[in-house]
Amino acid sequence: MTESMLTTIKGKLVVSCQALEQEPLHGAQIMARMALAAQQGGAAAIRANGLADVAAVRRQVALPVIAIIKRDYPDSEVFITATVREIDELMAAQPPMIAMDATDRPRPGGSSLAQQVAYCRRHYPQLLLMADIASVAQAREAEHLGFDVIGTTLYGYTDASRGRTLAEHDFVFLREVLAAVSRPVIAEGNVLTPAMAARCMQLGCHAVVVGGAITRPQQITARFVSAMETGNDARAGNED
Ligand SMILES: CC(=O)N[C@H](C=O)[C@@H](O)[C@H](O)[C@H](O)COP(=O)(O)O
Repeated sequence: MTESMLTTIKGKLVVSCQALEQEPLHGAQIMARMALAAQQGGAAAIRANGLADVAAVRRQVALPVIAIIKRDYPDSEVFITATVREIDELMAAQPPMIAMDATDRPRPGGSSLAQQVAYCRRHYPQLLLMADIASVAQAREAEHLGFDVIGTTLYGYTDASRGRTLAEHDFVFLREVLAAVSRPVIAEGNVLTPAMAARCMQLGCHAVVVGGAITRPQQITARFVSAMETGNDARAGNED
């Protein structure tokens, strides 16, 4: 038996290699190269979006992958692995872990998160499930539904959390989630600096996922430009 992915990533950095269609680095081969760079830098796993990217990353690097499919539906705001259709699609690449929106927002076609988890357990019993949440209540519910790991991915991206960022008030939201659940917690979303990632680990996270600060050069460039114009790096809280 190979080591569980949860053990592999414990205490480690996961790099999210994502570029949507409208982004300059869009393309499975480019994301696979990004994953190779992350591997060379010491990342323990990759998070990737879409079957083409997940498959290309899996061919390129030996690292385990957290797979998602971002897809918009007309009747729902949920867009990260919103239905079992995306689960079935991703399983063609056999990722060890799939992440899905685990907020309490209505899902496409009136389906429920509980149904989606039950479907995964029935059809893919080896698959690890990551809950992308945006509130402490959602973290508790995800634990109750049997998710293997809980991520703060959607904090700041739902109506109720819009405008919040993970690092504010010394990661108060992250600390609340850590106190509320006993499953492993992954810090994800707006972890912008090595110092922030280190703080997440110090607070008791299982792992940290960093995306844009490593793999979206347009975001990195904008931060430099903004800091030079204003005299400070507002997003990073000037801590480094
Ligand atoms: C909200 C949403 O769509 N998050 C997505 C989830 O997969 C990605 O776009 C993020 O890059 C990822 O969560 C990592 O976060 P950051 O790029 O801030 O380090």
